[in-house]
Amino acid sequence: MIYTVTLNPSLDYLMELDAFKSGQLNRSNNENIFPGGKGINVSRILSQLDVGTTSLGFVGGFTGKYISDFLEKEQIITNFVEVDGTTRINVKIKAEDETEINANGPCITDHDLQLFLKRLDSLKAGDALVLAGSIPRSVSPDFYQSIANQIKDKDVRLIIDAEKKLLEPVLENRPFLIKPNHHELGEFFGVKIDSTESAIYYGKKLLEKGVQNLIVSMAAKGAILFHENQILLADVPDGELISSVGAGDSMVAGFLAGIQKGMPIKDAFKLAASAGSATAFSLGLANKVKIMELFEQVHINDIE
Ligand SMILES: Nc1ncnc2c1ncn2[C@@H]1O[C@H](COP(=O)(O)OP(=O)(O)O)[C@@H](O)[C@H]1O
Ligand SMILES: O=P(O)(O)OC[C@H]1O[C@](O)(COP(=O)(O)O)[C@@H](O)[C@@H]1O
Repeated sequence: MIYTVTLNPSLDYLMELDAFKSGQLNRSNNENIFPGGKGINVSRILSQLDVGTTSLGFVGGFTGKYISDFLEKEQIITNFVEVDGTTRINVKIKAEDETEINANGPCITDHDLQLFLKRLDSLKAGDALVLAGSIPRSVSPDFYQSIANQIKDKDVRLIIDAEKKLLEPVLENRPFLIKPNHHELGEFFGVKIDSTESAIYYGKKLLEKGVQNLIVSMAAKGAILFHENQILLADVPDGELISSVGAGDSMVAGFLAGIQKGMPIKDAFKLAASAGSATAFSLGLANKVKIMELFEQVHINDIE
């Protein structure tokens, strides 16, 4: 079973505008609402790809209920801790470019955290645990490390998709996969990454810290996989960008689905890239048909 953890889920409110003008009244042409948060998105794509998943984390209020109901309708097992506050709403504006406003989220108490940690007792050898996204401000930044330490003797694969201050303390647990985008990889080393060459250079440095598989995603420029001594580059198929929200999460899910299905590493990476682009070319997350259509079009090239 693949468990995903979303400590700070969201309702993503997507608004489409012709042009976004700061400091003025803007009116949108179209709006859509989707459940969001990185772990939840990973669960939803895994489910599209017929891989069983359980979604863990905290939900609260009417927004939290909307998310739980939505996931259950998609046959995703949910085991959220219900909190007193209201799950956040993140605003995603698509105009000339994409602007995101991610909210803070509700306060999580120590009692909520204890209830959550108890739910990890059901993990067993062979399972995978995805820790993805920001953590609520009321929770200590080393909470991902506490989770990793709690499962460290269980032979559970650990996957982390989070910013440096959450990711770094967990690297000593030798995660199975991490997936920074090129901006996040740059932030990790205090540099700006604007070419595939520099992404490869700094990717190698990050890999040395003990990661088993590293995917550096580069939005419309594709992605790089670092696996053992191999470095592979995925391109991006032709298509119209609708919204890239969730593209990175889809990539993580595609890779895990490929591994779970026993695919060779190159094909698992191809499924990852297909899922990422399929979501970028969809309103909301991609469906299986779109992902498999792009699987025929993505090319994977050996770099090393
Ligand atoms: N504009 C786009 N066109 C085609 N594919 C895209 C686009 N944006 C993202 N993707 C695909 O999704 C993957 C993840 O996107 P990226 O934006 O890098 O991640 P994140 O959402 O984590 O920032 C990319 O590596 C690429 O395969
Ligand atoms: O937890 P964070 O870092 O605030 O991110 C939450 C946001 O990220 C998303 O999960 C999308 O992530 P990606 O675009 O990186 O795949 C949204 O659904 C959500 O609004």
